[in-house]
Amino acid sequence: MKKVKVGIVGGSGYTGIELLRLLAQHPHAEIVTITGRKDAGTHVAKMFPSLRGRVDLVFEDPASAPLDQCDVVFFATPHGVAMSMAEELTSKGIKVIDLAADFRLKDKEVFKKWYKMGHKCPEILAKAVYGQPESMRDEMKNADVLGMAGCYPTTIELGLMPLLKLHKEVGDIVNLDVSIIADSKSGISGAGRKADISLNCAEFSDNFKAYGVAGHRHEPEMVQQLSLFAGETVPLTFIPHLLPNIRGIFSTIYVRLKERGMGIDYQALYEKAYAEEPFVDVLPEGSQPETRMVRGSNMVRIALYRKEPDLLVILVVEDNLVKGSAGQAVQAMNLVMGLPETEGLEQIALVP
Ligand SMILES: NC(=O)C1=CN([C@@H]2O[C@H](COP(=O)(O)OP(=O)(O)OC[C@H]3O[C@@H](n4cnc5c(N)ncnc54)[C@H](OP(=O)(O)O)[C@@H]3O)[C@@H](O)[C@H]2O)C=CC1
Ligand SMILES: CC(=O)N[C@@H](CCC(=O)OP(=O)(O)O)C(=O)O
Repeated sequence: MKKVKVGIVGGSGYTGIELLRLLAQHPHAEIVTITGRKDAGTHVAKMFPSLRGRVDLVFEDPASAPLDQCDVVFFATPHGVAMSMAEELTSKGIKVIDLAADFRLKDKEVFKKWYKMGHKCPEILAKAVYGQPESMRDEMKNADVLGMAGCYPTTIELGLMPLLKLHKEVGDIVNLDVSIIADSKSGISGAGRKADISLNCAEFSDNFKAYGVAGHRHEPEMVQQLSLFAGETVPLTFIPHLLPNIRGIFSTIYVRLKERGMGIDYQALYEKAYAEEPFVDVLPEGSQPETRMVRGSNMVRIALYRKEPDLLVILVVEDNLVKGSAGQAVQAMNLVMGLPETEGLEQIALVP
């Protein structure tokens, strides 16, 4: 089978190098170019010795990198980069997969409010598909531009999808007069590979804190997607926290049920909804997920609890650098290129 020619813009950051780690093990991917402006000219394996013997590439400058020779270009860059290059790439038939937020929010005014920049290609945004393969599989298959869901949103959207779809289908399941509460915690790699005092070991280790309490940029994409699942606006209170870990996200989601929703067997609902999904594991009743159950793997693991008759608690874990970003993006590449969705993504989580 012909290999998919891949380019990675922003390859010297955490999600970029994670893309490279996964794609280097992918049987049908050929990495044409990887960019890093500050590190242009440096051998990738010199900077990341874990790739020695597996990757023979040098970081290139995106301005001169042969992106036009690719079938797919991933953007593992800050917000605002993919939208400035998407038009040129898609006009040449190249698929764009953005790990940042340029193609997540359908309303460009909402994008401007949260990201403090105007949208550069609203026509492409209108056609781009946002989400995860599990939530938008059919739409993604034929898309030219994919806006991958954020790391926190993937846990919360997959954690709530079966419930909210049932709510839309039969009505009166979830009490949406009160907010759904998502209490989330992330490891430090979620903040990227950059020099910043708050990311120093002495600052983040042996510590635990909330941040973005007044408002976090992931809220609007979650409300957009959850409302699509539910068929009505979903009120959400999302509070992110910083764990003194490197990888991993743990989201605990609290949902108040309506009387009709109290009689449902949610364990059975979720097991059925995700039975065919290779990367979503509904744990047996009574399980307590841990971040190390997913570290280094493309899995999301979910557990469900009924704490009170009208309170459903959903616990979700993922590795932010795999299912929360690079792994999910490779899964989406497999989908758009007609490859088996699991190719290159069958790594088992690291223990311990
Ligand atoms: N870390 C995570 O867990 C997750 C991250 N994301 C998103 O993915 C994107 C990448 O994140 P992450 O890997 O953590 O970020 P990093 O800060 O670790 O890396 C950013 C990369 O982008 C490059 N870059 C920066 N500015 C530009 C530019 N203007 N043009 C081209 N390249 C540029 C950087 O190298 P150089 O400047 O030298 O070119 C570097 O390679 C971000 O949008 C982030 O929000 C999404 C989900 C999870
Ligand atoms: C721990 C930490 O700082 N996490 C990042 C979120 C991860 C991320 O990169 O966000 P996107 O998915 O929107 O790109 C943050 O809260 O800003």
